[in-house]
Amino acid sequence: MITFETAHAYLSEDVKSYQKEVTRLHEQLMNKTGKGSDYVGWVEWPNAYDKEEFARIKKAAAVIAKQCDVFLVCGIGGSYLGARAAIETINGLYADKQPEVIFIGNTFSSTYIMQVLNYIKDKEVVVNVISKSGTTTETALAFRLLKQFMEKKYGKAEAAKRIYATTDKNKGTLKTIADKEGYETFAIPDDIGGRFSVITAVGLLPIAVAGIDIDALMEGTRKAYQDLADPNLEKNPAYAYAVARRILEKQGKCAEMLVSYEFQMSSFAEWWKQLFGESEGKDGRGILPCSAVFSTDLHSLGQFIQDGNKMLFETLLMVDKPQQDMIFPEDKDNADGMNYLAGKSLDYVNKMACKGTLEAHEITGKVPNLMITIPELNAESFGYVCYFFFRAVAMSVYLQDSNPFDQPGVEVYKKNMFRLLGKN
Ligand SMILES: O=P(O)(O)OC[C@H]1O[C@](O)(CO)[C@@H](O)[C@@H]1O
Repeated sequence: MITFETAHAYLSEDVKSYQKEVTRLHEQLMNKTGKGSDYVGWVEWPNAYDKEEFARIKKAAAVIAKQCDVFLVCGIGGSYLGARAAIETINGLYADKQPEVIFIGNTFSSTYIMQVLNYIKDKEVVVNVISKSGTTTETALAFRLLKQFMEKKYGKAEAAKRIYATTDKNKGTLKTIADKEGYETFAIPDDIGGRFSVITAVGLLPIAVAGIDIDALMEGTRKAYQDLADPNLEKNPAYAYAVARRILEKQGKCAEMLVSYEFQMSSFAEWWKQLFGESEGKDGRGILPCSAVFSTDLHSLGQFIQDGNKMLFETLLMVDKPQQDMIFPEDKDNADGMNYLAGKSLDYVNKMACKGTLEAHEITGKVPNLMITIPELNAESFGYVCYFFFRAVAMSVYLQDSNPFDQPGVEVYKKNMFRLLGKN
């Protein structure tokens, strides 16, 4: 389903020369003997996921979709990025679907929080609070406000039927609140970290509420699991991509720009940034993940990429077949001089922009380009691509000899903030 190309990347080493090391690290991942192996539950999840809970997610989503105008997802980091990525990537940005999904609990911005509260005040609302730890401050702060809002609007008993909690199966503050208030709960498995949790209830409930076929999404993860079972670098594009990143790092590239030509993939890039940033940015190492949507950002970042500091490489995430397309019309006056495009499809123009940009960046600008291509954007390919990047990031970070599954650096800002806010 995915093709991966290095032909435009000026790699100074042969990807295949890493085979021995990749096979060894693959075995560590599969046998759970590598760094951070307490958190590799996502590896087998496409086959091993809890089918009873999956059925409960579908049932809840059907009820929620009828019950509300707005579905609020209250979470941060891995507890919202995957759901947002899926909904925008699969449904597009202006899908005429009910209910509307709004994300909160991902900021301390007073303006944003109050705008959301104001926006929902006369609407029918359901809340899904999501936190693996159950204590994340941005999420807990917003959830207290939402809980009070829901109880005032609906009364305690009805509010409890309209609040769903996705958290640790047995423990934590959120689990304690959910049990006390009688909310329906969904579990985040102990051995799956936040940034790998989009294929668990964390992502699946909001994704299903948005009308997306989660059976197809899980089928995509299963297909990726099968396709990526062999560590052979000639057959495994996720591992080949992981190796290519490390080779480019050796060539002095310290930033990777994930580039898409589809607006609806900008949230996917945000999800990808957390996956790679939190997994790899440690031990004083790692490649900075950043992103752009072209041709839009060619009119902002294009100058830097073409002529600026040669610190970065691009990874193009291409989609063969667009979800929608049309033929550009003829105009008899041709006052805008655009008739040279008449009869061509909009997607053809987009693809030619890509071809021209690749040539400009690669040949003239000497910016290496890796290319990942997927056939189309739908639930199945979304599941597939997520699993592809899970495998790729695990291999990339193992090749760097770091633990891909922890994020100790995130605690430092929290400690300082708590001190300043007087938390004991
Ligand atoms: O689901 P939680 O525990 O609220 O965490 C949210 C996010 O915060 C982090 O733990 C970083 O603080 C991420 O790794 C995680 O995805």
